[in-house]
Amino acid sequence: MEYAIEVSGLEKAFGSFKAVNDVNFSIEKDKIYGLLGRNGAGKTTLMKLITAQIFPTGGNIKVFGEDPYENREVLTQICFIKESQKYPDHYTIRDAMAVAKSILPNWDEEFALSLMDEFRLPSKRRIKKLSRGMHSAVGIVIGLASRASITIFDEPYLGLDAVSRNVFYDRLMDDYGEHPRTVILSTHLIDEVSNLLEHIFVMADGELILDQDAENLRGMAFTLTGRAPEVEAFISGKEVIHREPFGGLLSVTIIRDHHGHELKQAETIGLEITPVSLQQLSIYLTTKSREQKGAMTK
Ligand SMILES: Nc1ncnc2c1ncn2[C@@H]1O[C@H](COP(=O)(O)OP(=O)(O)OP(=O)(O)O)[C@@H](O)[C@H]1O
Repeated sequence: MEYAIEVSGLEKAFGSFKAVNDVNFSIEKDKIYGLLGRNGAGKTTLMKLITAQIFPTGGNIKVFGEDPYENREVLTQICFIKESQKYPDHYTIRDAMAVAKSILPNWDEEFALSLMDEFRLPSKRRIKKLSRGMHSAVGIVIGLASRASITIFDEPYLGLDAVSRNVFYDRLMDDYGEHPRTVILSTHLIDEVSNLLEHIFVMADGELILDQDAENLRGMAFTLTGRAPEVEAFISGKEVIHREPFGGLLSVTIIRDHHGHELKQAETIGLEITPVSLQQLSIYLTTKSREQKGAMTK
């Protein structure tokens, strides 16, 4: 299979600090990926590497099978919408759209105009005079109307209200249905986008700690609550990713086995079973990775 993006042994060090550390993954064409992780995990650095804005200090990147560096053919197929994108001071929204149109070969002007209308963007207004949310909406319109083969959104909705965020999700899904492409969405609003995502990456401290199909992930973990001694006995030998005692009770989150036998057993002994949201799962996995690293460096 020819992948949209393939990354192996990727590293970006700033001095002795590794912002991206030995990252390996493959991104399929025409799928929506979520890139999750806490502040400073290395998400933006990874996206800048993929889009050839910065050079790696180790490893390899292939975009559509080619080295993306100074590769015009490859780079015009990528649209990278950054958080807080800077525009020249005198730029109006219309200017930004015109530049996007001139460099992005799949640009759909009609779609851009209808999105501008939906986000209520006044085309003649200077971008520097826009509110924070409107500024984000400009990036979203460009990202969607680009129809780029690889579209990357890095925290695209700073300041955007819930209604506008929903417009973004709806338009993305409608348009993706008609024009499939590879989308990478880096976000902290995990549960809000969890239904959109087909594959999830989680980064922590520069490393990729999870690379999993969203469907598998949805049923991957569950939380059990019951009297502490019963829960302790139940989890013996199982992989626990989070535990929370309160009073005489204990709540634990565990990774299920392939057959889901634990669920039946837990039910039989009267433990309460609750599903784990993607947001919670990502937080637990990130925290666990930190704790394990801490333990290893002690
Ligand atoms: N040019 C640079 N020089 C030195 N350190 C850098 C540089 N760029 C990024 N870093 C560091 O690399 C780490 C990862 O930063 P990055 O911006 O990739 O994180 P992020 O996951 O995108 O975070 P956020 O969710 O807050 O946007 C941080 O510790 C950051 O300070």
